[in-house]
Amino acid sequence: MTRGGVRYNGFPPYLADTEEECSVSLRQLMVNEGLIPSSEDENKRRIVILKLQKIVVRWVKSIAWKRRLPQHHINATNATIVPYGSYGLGVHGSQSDIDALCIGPFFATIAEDFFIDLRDLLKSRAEVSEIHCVKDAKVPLIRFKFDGILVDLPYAQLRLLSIPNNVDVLNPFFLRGIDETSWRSLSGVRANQCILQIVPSVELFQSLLRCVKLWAKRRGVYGNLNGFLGGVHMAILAAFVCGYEPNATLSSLVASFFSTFAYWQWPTPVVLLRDAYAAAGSPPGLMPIQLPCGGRQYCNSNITRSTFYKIMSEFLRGHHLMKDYLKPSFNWTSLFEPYPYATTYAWFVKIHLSADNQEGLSDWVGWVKSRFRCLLIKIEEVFGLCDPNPTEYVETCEKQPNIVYYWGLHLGNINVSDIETVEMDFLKNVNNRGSFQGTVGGIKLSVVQASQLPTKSVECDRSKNVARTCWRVREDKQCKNTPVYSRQRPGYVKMSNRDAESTDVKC
Ligand SMILES: Nc1ncnc2c1ncn2[C@@H]1O[C@H](COP(=O)(O)OP(=O)(O)OP(=O)(O)O)[C@@H](O)[C@H]1O
Ligand SMILES: [Mg+2]
Ligand SMILES: [Mg+2]
Repeated sequence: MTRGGVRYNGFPPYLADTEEECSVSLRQLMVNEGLIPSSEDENKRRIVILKLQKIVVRWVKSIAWKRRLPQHHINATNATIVPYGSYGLGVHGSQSDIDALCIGPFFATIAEDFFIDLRDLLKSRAEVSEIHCVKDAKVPLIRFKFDGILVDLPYAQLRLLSIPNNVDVLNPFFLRGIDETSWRSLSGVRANQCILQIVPSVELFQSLLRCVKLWAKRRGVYGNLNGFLGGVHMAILAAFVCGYEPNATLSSLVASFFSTFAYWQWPTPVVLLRDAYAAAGSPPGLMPIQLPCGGRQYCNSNITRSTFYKIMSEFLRGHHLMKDYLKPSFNWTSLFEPYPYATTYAWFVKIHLSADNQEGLSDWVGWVKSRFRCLLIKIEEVFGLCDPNPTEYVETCEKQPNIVYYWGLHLGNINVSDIETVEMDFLKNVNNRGSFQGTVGGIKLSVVQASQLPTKSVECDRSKNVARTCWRVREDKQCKNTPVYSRQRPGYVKMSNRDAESTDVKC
């Protein structure tokens, strides 16, 4: 498309061709990286949503019957399922969870009807496994696997008898008189809808978001619980850039993403909807990002001094690489190169979590991870800046199910025994706070050298239970380099199953 010899995207013709070639090669990389889900995967997800929709309608009618509502009310009542998160934005990968909000009528309560009756109904289904109620999060939810796909199901209750299947959650009529938890649970859906309305091209926004999420995962700056950026933060940052470049190409948007945030004057908040923002006290955190859903809500963030530093360094790195993106020598793979932990840091804090069985481990790790911000702050006090690599490892030579993390320390000279104070403080924090319902597992902290890191693909993907064989490299001398069979899938890092929890962790 040209206009007066100049491409509509504002590049002169000779550069516009390069620009387009560059975008094409980036799209090819996205395909090669498996970022675009297959049609089977899409179909499977659609079926999950349809089945959940049927389940919640059945559930809500049974509650209406239990409450002895008149028959015509039982007939008329309805609940609905609204997908949001990365699936709702159309940027999910094959490993992503499905975030789906259940919206129910005035008589179906969260405490009893949702967390007891709906949970029991879900549990009775053959497709459902690993079901847990996460009641103490800011956005309480039921988490389970449906046909092997992880589902996060929060609940919002509207003051209506029947929730239309296509309920407009931006319409104030539906939101009047709702409780605080329902309001918070709805904010993710509303944020998604605002984003999709704001961006000039949904397709370009989706492609940009897929790219920057891949970048963030590769460079170790993805994951809210580890103090980095979560899916929602990335979505708002990507939408912000798209809003300012209505005629851009994909590669120029990636370049803008990095140039914008490499020099962003934090803590100036990133705000998508200008009107919604009015100075009402200072925005929270080191990198405030406002949720585009009204009410001046901000994304929950666990960013600390350390993770702020790492995210900013990575924005700058991305910006420096992208300065050359129109040069023939430019190659996208350098932008997505995995972060070289082993050669960057000399010392690592090793966090070893264990439990008696896999299910107990999943609960235990989720609980401990919700306290990671406190651990990170303690480590910063004792050892200075730290890089909490979100990669999960497994020590296969141990009998007990376990998950291990290695967090890089910036200082070259450290007192190894200082880790004991950190461990003591963290244990107090983990044991004393909140209401962990599961069985308490083990936590061991130690300091190790880079040479003691696992060397190959021994990362753990807890989202998959697919039994596949792979090499694992054991750490201790006895089993060094002994190949063993494992149930874990090798490959690139899958973030925590718990990342969606909007638990506000205060230290
Ligand atoms: N820290 C947070 N602050 C505010 N809302 C959040 C936060 N974390 C999650 N949410 C809400 O929950 C939704 C789902 O979160 P989730 O962690 O599953 O991320 P996602 O965007 O779906 O990415 P992923 O593909 O990694 O699952 C987000 O889109 C957002 O609406
Ligand atoms: Mg998600
Ligand atoms: Mg989620």
